[in-house]
Amino acid sequence: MSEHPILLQARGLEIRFGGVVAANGIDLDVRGGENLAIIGPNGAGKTTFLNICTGYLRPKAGTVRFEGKEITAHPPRDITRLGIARAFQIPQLFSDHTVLENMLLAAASRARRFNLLRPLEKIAERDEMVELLDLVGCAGDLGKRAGDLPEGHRKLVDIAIALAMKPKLLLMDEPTSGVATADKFGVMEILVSALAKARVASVFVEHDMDMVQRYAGRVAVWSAGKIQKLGAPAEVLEDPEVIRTVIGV
Ligand SMILES: Nc1ncnc2c1ncn2[C@@H]1O[C@H](COP(=O)(O)OP(=O)(O)OP(=O)(O)O)[C@@H](O)[C@H]1O
Repeated sequence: MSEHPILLQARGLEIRFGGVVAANGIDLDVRGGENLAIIGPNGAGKTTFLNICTGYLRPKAGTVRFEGKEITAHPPRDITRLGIARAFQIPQLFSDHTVLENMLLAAASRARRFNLLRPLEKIAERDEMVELLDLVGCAGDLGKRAGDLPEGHRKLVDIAIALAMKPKLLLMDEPTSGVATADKFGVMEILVSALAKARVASVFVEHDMDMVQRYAGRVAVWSAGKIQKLGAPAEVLEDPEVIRTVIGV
């Protein structure tokens, strides 16, 4: 892993909301090719970290760099264009449009092309978008209304949309939340394999420790706005303090 260059570098991040300290000196490097899980109790500041990295929140102190370039509090759309994509707990799909239309809208957005007189079906990136749907195992869904898909497929289409932005790093908030327990591992398996094929690193917030054990290369434990522990899943998930504060809750 160490041969991969550092993609994201956070240093000394601090933010508070009234009396709540949601980031209290966060330092973290994310390298190309890795899948890093963030775990920690509710309110520890996990989502806040993702929001700072994607420009949705301006930290009171500290910096975020991406491939060496400072991006702290830059407009989210600029950060996306540099190569950081985001997927949310609730997939951001246009439910009344087909899956393919959702993909084509993403392609049009990437190209900053919003000509309403131009039929979506004629957009040149159609083949590329179908390939991305194939990558996440959803090519069979392309003609279906996004709102009619089961949650697991909605999540995967949302990931395909994020990949349409050609990111180098994907930040995800609980990628399989809302997916039926029986389908969670299957969805994550497809997701992780799609990211590896597309050479995209990931940071994902996760509450399911089995998922962390299986899919994370490293785990960062958040606690009251700080990183309490960082390391390989086998080491971190066995730590008595982590078991007490995170897993035991
Ligand atoms: N925009 C905001 N305005 C005010 N308070 C906020 C804001 N964003 C986060 N907070 C507060 O900061 C703290 C950290 O929130 P955050 O959502 O980052 O925690 P989390 O670790 O992601 O929790 P969870 O696991 O429940 O999603 C919480 O107390 C939350 O209420």
